Amino acid sequence: MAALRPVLMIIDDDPLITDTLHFVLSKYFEVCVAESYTQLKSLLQQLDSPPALALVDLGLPPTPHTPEEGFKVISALLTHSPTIKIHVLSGQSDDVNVKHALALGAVDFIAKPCDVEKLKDMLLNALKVQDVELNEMRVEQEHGGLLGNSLPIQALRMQIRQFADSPFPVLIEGESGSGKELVASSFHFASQRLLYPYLSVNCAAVSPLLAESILFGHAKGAFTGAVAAHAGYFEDAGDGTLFLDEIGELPLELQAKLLRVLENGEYQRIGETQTRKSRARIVAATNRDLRAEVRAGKFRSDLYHRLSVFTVHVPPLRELAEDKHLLRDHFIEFYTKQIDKLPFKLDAKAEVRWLDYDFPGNVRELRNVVIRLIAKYSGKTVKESELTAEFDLSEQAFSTDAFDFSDDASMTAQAQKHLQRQANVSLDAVLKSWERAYIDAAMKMTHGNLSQAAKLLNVNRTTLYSRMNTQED
Ligand SMILES: Nc1ncnc2c1ncn2[C@@H]1O[C@H](COP(=O)(O)OP(=O)(O)OP(=O)(O)O)[C@@H](O)[C@H]1O
Repeated sequence: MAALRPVLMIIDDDPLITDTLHFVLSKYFEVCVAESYTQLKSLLQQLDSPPALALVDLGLPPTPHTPEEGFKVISALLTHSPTIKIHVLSGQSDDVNVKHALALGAVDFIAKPCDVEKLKDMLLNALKVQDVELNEMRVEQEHGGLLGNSLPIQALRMQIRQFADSPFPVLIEGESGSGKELVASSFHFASQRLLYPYLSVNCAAVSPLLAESILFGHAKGAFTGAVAAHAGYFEDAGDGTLFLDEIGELPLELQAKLLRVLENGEYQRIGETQTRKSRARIVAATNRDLRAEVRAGKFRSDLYHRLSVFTVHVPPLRELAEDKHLLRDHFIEFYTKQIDKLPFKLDAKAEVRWLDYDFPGNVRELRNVVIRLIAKYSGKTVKESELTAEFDLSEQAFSTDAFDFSDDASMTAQAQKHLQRQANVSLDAVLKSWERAYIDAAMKMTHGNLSQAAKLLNVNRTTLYSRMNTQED
């Protein structure tokens, strides 16, 4: 993918300027010229590697006397190549334009007419700065990204390195808070695509009505409210990475469209007949058991097979015992600096407790516990009871993983553990929370169908209904 010389885009409609700059600067850069925003858009699609630098004139056709087209060019360049260094080269050098161009993300403004030698030096300098920044990004990703020395995390890092440059999709599985999003971005930053955009969509958070337009875009007038044409995430991701979080939540109709993109790269904006091609790498994540979703008819099996060419599993924190200390120290250092507080320490018993706790909410929970402890015990030593007060013990005592139903003796042992760990246990509250968990699970599994849920729980419909009402009291 890498070109021999860095690519410099010049976007200017004055041939005298573009010819002169091309002549002088092509010794140092691979120079590509566009006269307008439209030409730039098609040129960007043909490039083999993302442009490193750009010189942008603000007054461009069809409205050369206002800066609007130039502003559009700046935004388009940054969407395509987030690390690009843009210099504005324009006769429209009044203060308002300069400020707006810089606010959009340009690094500097050079008024016309300019000294070409000086311009060349500025560009070479910007290139050096960009190099330093890219190196920093790589180092940060390597050391600050996915933390952990445990064997499962080392294996995960190795898988990321192995699969990073493959064009095939990746499916990331793991519990909530275990670091799936971090793994997804690690795939991007470990790959050749790191100069291109990394975009992330949470399929659970987008309204099913808007999801198609958000992912694939729409034409002007495609539906009520579509006042302008709009590019979707697939288009904006270009040659970068598109992370589809909570993929199990994608509506079935859209699953068919996603399958088509994964099979041949093709998709259409809503309201358009023209077929577009996606070049983005797809990384998807789920905390559901997608195979079970396939069996339940809620996830297409052909899509599952396409997505799971490479599947990586992010381990839950309870399996990474030794990393619990390392992660705690990392978050203490990070957040004490952020909020200008002193770190806390754990006394010996609290240290043991820290290691013993399962962190059902995984690294996210650990991070939140650290934030709370810094707020409460900055510069102090935390005792075991103070630490335990921050833990979610009801979750731990009753998480299905922790609870062994196989015989009475292990249930008694679990109950004993619960009673030892938590003061003021109420039998009524325990039974009620179990009942609620079973009712919620049955309603979820039957998509809210009361009769089917009652069957699953072996009670009659009216009993289930009245128990649900008592739960709400
Ligand atoms: N190994 C790790 N090293 C450093 N930070 C981590 C690690 N794992 C997770 N984190 C941090 O924990 C938090 C939660 O991680 P993330 O959002 O990636 O989890 P997730 O699995 O995507 O969760 P969800 O399924 O709820 O979306 C983030 O702040 C993330 O940076």
